[in-house]
Amino acid sequence: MAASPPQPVRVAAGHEDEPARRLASQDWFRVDAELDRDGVSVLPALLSAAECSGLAGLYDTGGPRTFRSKVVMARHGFGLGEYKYFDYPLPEMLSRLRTALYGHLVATANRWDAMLGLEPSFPPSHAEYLQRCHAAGQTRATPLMLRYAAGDFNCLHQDLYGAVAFPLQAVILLSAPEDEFEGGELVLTEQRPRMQSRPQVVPLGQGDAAVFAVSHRPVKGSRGFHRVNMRHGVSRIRSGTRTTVGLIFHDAA
Ligand SMILES: O=C(O)CCC(=O)C(=O)O
Ligand SMILES: [Fe+2]
Repeated sequence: MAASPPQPVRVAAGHEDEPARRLASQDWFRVDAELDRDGVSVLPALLSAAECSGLAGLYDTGGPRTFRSKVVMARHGFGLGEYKYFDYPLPEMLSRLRTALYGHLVATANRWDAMLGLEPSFPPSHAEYLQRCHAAGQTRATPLMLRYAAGDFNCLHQDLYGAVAFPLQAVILLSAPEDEFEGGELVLTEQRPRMQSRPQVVPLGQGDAAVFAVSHRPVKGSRGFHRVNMRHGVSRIRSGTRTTVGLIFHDAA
């Protein structure tokens, strides 16, 4: 069969900006406080069920102009399941969400650097931040779509793609838990110096996003703030199919 031509993303055509508007109406006071306390926060109902299924459909229908590569996780020891990296230009809705989300998270990124005794240096706009990635030779798109079937899982990891790294990332659950899959929970671990690691399970509904630390975050101890290492992964999918979109703000080398 001939490969079908790349299709435009039919997610509520003309409403690509709706998710960015929903972002603006999140409780950012709560989100910022939870990020400081736990290194993770949930943004409820960022995408509608129709937007979720529209986007998830891209996994099968998107051609080489949508995705730049596919990774079969077992081949790299990353777990079981697969994912595809989007190529630039990103689907309009994801591009707008990524840009808008950066704008909401940059204050936390700069605050975290200040807590760790670093000079806060993240620019206010994502466009400027991408220029910084490009100057460091990081030019490839990192947003991705992940697809897990029953039995699949994602080993604990950190999404670093070069020296330039934004400290927060987001994952959006496109599938409906219980209806479309069981199991498959987003899990975070926090590796505290000279202590046992702390696990967190992040409950997500369809269309919810989790924002969390990419690799480390500041934690207040008895002698000021120190850096704790964070990793994320996904527990085994017990039944059904689970699809997510990952939004990472740095480009890849
Ligand atoms: O599927 C998930 O919930 C996690 C995906 C992930 O590792 C990522 O977006 O970086
Ligand atoms: Fe990841």
